[in-house]
Amino acid sequence: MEKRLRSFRNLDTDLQINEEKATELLGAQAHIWNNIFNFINSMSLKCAVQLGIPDTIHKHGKPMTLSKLIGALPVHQNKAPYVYRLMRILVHSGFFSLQTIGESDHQEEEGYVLTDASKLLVGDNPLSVAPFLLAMLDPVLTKPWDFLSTWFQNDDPTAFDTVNGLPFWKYGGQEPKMANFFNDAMASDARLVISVVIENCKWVFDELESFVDVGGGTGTVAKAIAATFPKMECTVFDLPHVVGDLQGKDNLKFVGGDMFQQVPPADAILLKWILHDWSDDECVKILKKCKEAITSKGSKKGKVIIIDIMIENKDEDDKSYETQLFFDMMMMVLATGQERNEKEWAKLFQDSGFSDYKIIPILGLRSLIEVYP
Ligand SMILES: C[S@@+](CC[C@H](N)C(=O)[O-])C[C@H]1O[C@@H](n2cnc3c(N)ncnc32)[C@H](O)[C@@H]1O
Ligand SMILES: O=c1cc(-c2ccc(O)cc2)oc2c(O)c(O)ccc12
Repeated sequence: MEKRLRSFRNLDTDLQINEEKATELLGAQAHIWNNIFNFINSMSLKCAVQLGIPDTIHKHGKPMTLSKLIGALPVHQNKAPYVYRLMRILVHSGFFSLQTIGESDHQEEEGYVLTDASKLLVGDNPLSVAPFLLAMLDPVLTKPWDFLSTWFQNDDPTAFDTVNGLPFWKYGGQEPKMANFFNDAMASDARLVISVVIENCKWVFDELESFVDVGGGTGTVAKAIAATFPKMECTVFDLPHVVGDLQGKDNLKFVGGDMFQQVPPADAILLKWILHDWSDDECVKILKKCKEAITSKGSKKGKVIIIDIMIENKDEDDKSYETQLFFDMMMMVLATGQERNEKEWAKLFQDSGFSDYKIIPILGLRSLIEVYP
């Protein structure tokens, strides 16, 4: 005890905290606090979506006062006073804003309105990101984060494996609830992405007679392509437990299989949010199977279309770079993958025997990359 006291005393005599040092120390402490509690932004947003706040304000159709919002939410009467504080942090993080409505009892009255971000969290919005948010913040996908340091000290492929004792896809094959919310999450993103692609670079799919969406999930992208190009033979290729119960129609069909074994032949193969799930070696295996598939018919117009993050250089907008790093960490925790910069992508294409590629930066944090045999 005496030794510990001495060491504390030593610490004491060393602590000449002048004003400059205090500012430095308190600033560093604030930085640590901000990073400790950043999860509160995610969980506050999840709470708002679960309570239906974006939908409620959207349905109100005009700026919604706090009292009207409280009255419309499934909130226990004793919790009504807390809604203001939840809305306050969500206004701060840019999900709602306050608009002056007018005067009431000689007081300026304000109402909550949606921002561009929360408009994408309204359930009725066909481009809603809410399913993706609820999936990514489900305990099944957040619990592995608590085991990241444990994973660094063991030989498990991912922290997800450390927690569950089996890989993500096998878990999804055994837990339909998780598989369903994950597939819904992917479908919600697919609706947004394919809307942008068809609107802004429909030419990517011109002159193709056949197309396979490898790892295409429940077919959201392929359905949109099949409808836009009714003469094109469209195939969704995914694991049997994902596509097993799905019925194709007209120029769309579903095929179950393993992309590491074989990929159905076609003029073009789409890999949306696939390669970032996998290690370099696994990516080369997938890309080689895709190269076989697009050249097997002797077609000269064969190509692989990749939709994935291309990590920008650090000088780019810092928030975008941070979000790309969030995805990279997620791929470390849940999958065996990673996000890649252009140099890393180019090496994958070279190692898989492709001759050239073209980057089409039309998807914000992600790019569309055409790769040629
Ligand atoms: C991250 S999701 C992307 C889904 C879809 N491409 C999208 O972007 O919405 C990855 C997909 O790959 C599928 N997948 C995983 N392993 C596979 C394999 N060995 N063969 C075929 N598909 C696989 C999963 O079932 C899942 O649908
Ligand atoms: O939440 C996920 C999980 C994956 C995932 C997990 C395990 C694997 O072996 C492969 C993929 O992939 C995701 C993904 O690609 C994405 O864009 C969002 C979420 C997830």
